[in-house]
Amino acid sequence: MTGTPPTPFGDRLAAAFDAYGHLCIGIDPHEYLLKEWGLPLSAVGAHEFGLRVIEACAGRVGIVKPQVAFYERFGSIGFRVLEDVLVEARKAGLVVIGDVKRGDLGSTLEAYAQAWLSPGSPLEVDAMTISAYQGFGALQAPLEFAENAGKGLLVLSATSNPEAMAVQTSIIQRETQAGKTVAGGLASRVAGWNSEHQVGQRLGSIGVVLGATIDFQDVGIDLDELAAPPAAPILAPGFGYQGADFSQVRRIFGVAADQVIVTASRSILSAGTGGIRAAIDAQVQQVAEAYA
Ligand SMILES: O=C(O)c1cc(=O)[nH]c(=O)n1[C@@H]1O[C@H](COP(=O)(O)O)[C@@H](O)[C@H]1O
Repeated sequence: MTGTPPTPFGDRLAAAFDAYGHLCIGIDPHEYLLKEWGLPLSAVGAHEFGLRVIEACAGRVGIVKPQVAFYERFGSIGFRVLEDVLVEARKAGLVVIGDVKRGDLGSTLEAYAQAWLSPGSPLEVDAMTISAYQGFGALQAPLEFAENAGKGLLVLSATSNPEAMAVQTSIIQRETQAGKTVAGGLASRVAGWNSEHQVGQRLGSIGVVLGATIDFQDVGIDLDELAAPPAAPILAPGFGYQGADFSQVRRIFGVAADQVIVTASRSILSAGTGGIRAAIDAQVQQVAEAYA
């Protein structure tokens, strides 16, 4: 890559936090939501849904997280409309986190990174969620790709769904993370990557996904390590619909609260097409009070 290096994802995220606070709105066109919004259960409905959410978010929040599964289910036409939703979101100045949750071995993950993180790609986003079930080492190629492109990766660590607990709290037997939980080992590797590659930055460009419903001590996550500069962005679902209380974000994340992307989908989207603006405003306010 030649010319001016791209602004790193961590810097763009920090700017969004400063301008709009920590709230991120998920774009999840569930079937029942399309129905409630008076939209058809089709790619056309999901397209219109996405555009309406973006319009409501613009100028109110800094970050959105489209859940691509709700577009992918319509096949090629779903991807076509998703491309448009992503373009509109980025045009509106929103930081876009593609919730794609891809996982594979290194060379295949690199192709996923090319799809979602290449500047100019039809599916370009600012950061993507990624799974390291095939080992953190399998992320090497997408990590390097993201760094060169000024993009972010958010690595699943301790997810919000209760059934993940058995795997994510398993103890690692080998390598440098031996003795840590799977969730804790992954979080440490993320912190290590940022401290090696993102020296001097407030926020690193590689982050973790930590459900706000989780007891971090219980699952072996070291929040101090994640908060050490450059702090790893923490994508935190689990607020609202899944039960975590937005006003408790500081208590839940403690020393790492300032790097948390507080993301919510159904609890906001269920306000409907007429109520979403007010729902976003109310949630922005509540999250801001929690950070005050
Ligand atoms: O990566 C995610 O965003 C994610 C991780 C996780 O641990 N739990 C989780 O719920 N999510 C996603 O976050 C969104 C949560 O939606 P609500 O529960 O409706 O706020 C969905 O799109 C999930 O796929």
